[in-house]
Amino acid sequence: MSHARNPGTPPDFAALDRLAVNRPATERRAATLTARRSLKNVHQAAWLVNAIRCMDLTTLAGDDTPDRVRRLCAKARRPLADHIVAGLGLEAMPVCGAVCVYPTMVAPAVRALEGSGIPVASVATGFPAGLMPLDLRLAEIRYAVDQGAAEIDIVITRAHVLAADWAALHDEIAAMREACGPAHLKAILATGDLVTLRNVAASSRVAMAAGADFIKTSTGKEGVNATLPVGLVMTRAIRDYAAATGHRVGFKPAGGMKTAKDALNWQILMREELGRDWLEPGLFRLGASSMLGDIERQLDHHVTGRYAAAHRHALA
Ligand SMILES: O=C[C@H](O)COP(=O)(O)O
Repeated sequence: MSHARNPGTPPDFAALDRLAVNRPATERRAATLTARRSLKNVHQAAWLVNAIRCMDLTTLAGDDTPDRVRRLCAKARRPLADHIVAGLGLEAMPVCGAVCVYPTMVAPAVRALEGSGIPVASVATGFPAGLMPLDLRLAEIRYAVDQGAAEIDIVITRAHVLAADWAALHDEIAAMREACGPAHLKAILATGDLVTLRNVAASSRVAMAAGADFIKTSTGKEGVNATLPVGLVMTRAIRDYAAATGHRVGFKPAGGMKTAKDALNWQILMREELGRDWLEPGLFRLGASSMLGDIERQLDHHVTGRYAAAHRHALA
């Protein structure tokens, strides 16, 4: 995954208010992108394995327990049945990109992933609403890092976006970036709360300028979470930022992605908008709690020619 960095000077906030996003054109592009391109057979299987490598396997539920987290971590270490690994001719078991949990579940996840090389990501800053005093949100970041989280998924204050208070948004994320220390920061924009694609475009730019290592669409708790049009806007902001600064920021769609088809569509978007280099865990993550089950089911079918019952591949 990319390194923490000094993001440089804040963006020209006034220019953000001049941003324009053509929603109909963006929606048309998103629709044709996945319709025109398809990944078949062996290529499809390879991209589904890649989706596993780039997955933040997630549990963010009020009834989470250490046992559930331990089972999820075991799945992140061995996401595919042995016969599927053998049938695909893989040299080794692919492992997930990270396991994403609440702060009090970081410690059991760290213990369960010991020796696997899989990092623990923790949500923080009052996830999912973020409506807590900043000092408490920063303290939560430090707590999660102290517990062993290597990645922090923060939520932004939507009110700053809705008020176009870009300086406040920038300074808040910059403070969170500092509180993360060596951990990497993914900035959740909660795009389903931001009303316009222009706000998504502006928030993306501010978050990257403030030092975010990744920008992430959603908490998974908004009414509307990861959508391809929003993904287009965010990946284009990432592309512009890389062109302007030479720095590559990662992208994480999250929330509502349930199927192997979703995993393929998001990778098609990444390949088309940012290129193959971005389809690596250091620059791309799929935030999902149940998508892995369908991916495994599709790979099982690819290898055996039969569909196993959906529950057989359901997560813990
Ligand atoms: O950050 C990850 C999301 O909360 C996962 O959302 P999901 O449960 O809809 O897959």
